[in-house]
Amino acid sequence: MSTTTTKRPGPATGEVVLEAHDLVKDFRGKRAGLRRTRFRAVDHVSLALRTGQVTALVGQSGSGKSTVGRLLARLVPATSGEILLRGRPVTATHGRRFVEYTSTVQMTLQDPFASLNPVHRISHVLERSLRIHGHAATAEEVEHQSLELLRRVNLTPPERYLHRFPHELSGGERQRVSFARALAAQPQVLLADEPVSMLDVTIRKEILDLLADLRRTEDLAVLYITHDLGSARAYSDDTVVMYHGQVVERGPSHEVIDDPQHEYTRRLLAAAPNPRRRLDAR
Ligand SMILES: Nc1ncnc2c1ncn2[C@@H]1O[C@H](COP(=O)(O)OP(=O)(O)OP(=O)(O)O)[C@@H](O)[C@H]1O
Repeated sequence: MSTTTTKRPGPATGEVVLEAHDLVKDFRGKRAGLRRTRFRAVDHVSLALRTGQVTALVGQSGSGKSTVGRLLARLVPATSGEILLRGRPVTATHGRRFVEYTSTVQMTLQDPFASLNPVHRISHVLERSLRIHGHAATAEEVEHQSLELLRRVNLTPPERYLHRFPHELSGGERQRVSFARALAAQPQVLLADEPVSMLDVTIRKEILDLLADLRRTEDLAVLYITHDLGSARAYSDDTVVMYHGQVVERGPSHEVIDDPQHEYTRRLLAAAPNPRRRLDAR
């Protein structure tokens, strides 16, 4: 078996790879009297992710963004609605088809420290992903591909990072390891849930630049979940705005953010910190 990484042929750039139709997610709330209340976190949300494109999912805290991400990653079951992968309904909840789906659709989380097991070295994190998704079998392949993955996320020289523990890395480096772990699955879709919100502002741009590079070099369809409209404008092709579980506005990012049509998007923009505002006032 060759030790070079061969990427599965994916859909052409711009082609829809993952779609959500009318997704609904209800959570059970507190018990009120004898009955449990229901809380609708995601309310008939539809969206399409295209190869080589970044779609930003924006909205205030609690609007349902992460739940949409978790539904698409199949980490939680939908109450109703449908997910289509390359046009085919996704139904498997376990077994080979489910593993195939999780190889194709990977998610990274806001807090890479919480998502990386502190007792395992980075080598173990990458090896596990490579083996689960069947992209390396021998120890030699695992090492070769792990080093290559670290290079792809600009953790260089990779030998310096491979045998470290998560606590020996900075927040930005940990987020890069999360991306490397996701790439080990050779995904076609990356669901990036607030990838920079826990990072120092100086590191945010580096990580978002990396995400933009990966979208190009790996031809990924990216869902960029954020409450930061400025970075959505700079780093995404399309923006979908959520409010109270519903999509209230969507379109090319420059249109949605420069000329918002919905009152909620306008309010969201007005609430965002704008460093130029103070300069202009001088
Ligand atoms: N497992 C759960 N059980 C009950 N309620 C939940 C669960 N997960 C999320 N919720 C609720 O669903 C709503 C949407 O949560 P979600 O995390 O999707 O919002 P969000 O827009 O991603 O917010 P943030 O930007 O703060 O992460 C919130 O009111 C949240 O409390």
